[in-house]
Amino acid sequence: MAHLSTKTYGNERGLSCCSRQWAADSDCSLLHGYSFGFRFVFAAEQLDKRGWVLDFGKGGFGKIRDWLHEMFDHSLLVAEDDPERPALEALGERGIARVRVVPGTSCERMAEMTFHKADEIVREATGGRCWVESVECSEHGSNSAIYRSTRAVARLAESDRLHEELG
Ligand SMILES: Nc1nc2c(c(=O)[nH]1)N=C([C@H](O)[C@H](O)COP(=O)(O)OP(=O)(O)OP(=O)(O)O)CN2
Repeated sequence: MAHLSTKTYGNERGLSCCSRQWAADSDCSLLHGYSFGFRFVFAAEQLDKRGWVLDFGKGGFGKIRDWLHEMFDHSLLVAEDDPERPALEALGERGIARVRVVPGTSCERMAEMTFHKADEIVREATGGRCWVESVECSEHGSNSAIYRSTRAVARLAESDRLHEELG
C-alpha cells in the first residue's frame, strides 16, 4: 500500500512556449505555441512527520515549479534531432528566443522528460522516501499524454504484496 498525492500545474498557469514537431506531416511541423499544463502523481509508502507525501508548496513542489519555469516559460523548445536545429538555435544566439534543446517536443516526450526531472528532485529531497508515479503533460483541455515508469508501477505492486503478506 502506498499513499498517492497529486499536484496540478495547469494550462492556466501561463507556461507559454513555442515548438514544432518537425517530423509531422501537418501544421504541427510549423512553430506553434501552447501554455503546457502538467499533472504530477507522487507516491510514498511512509508519510513524513506532518502526514504528507510531498509538500504541495515551496518546501516540496517548489523545486519542480522552478524547473518548469526554467524550461517552459517564454521558451522555444527545439528537438535535439530537428534538422533545422541550427537555424532555431541561431534565434537564441541573436537574443530573440530562449532556446531549450529537448529530447522531443511531443506531449509524450515532454511528459517523459518532466517525469525524470521531477523524480530526481523528489527522490533527492526526501532521501528516496517519495517518488513520482506519473506525469501528464497537456497542450490544452483535449490533448495530453501520460508517462508512467515501470519502476514506479513495480514498486507500488511490491508494496501492495508486502502489505498483504505481512497483514
Ligand atoms: N500523440 C500526439 N499527437 C499529436 C501531438 C502530440 O504531441 N502527441 N501534437 C500535435 C500538434 O503539435 C498539435 O499540438 C495539435 O494540433 P492539431 O492537430 O491541430 O490538434 P488539435 O487537437 O489541437 O485540433 P483539433 O481541433 O482537435 O483538430 C498533433 N498530434
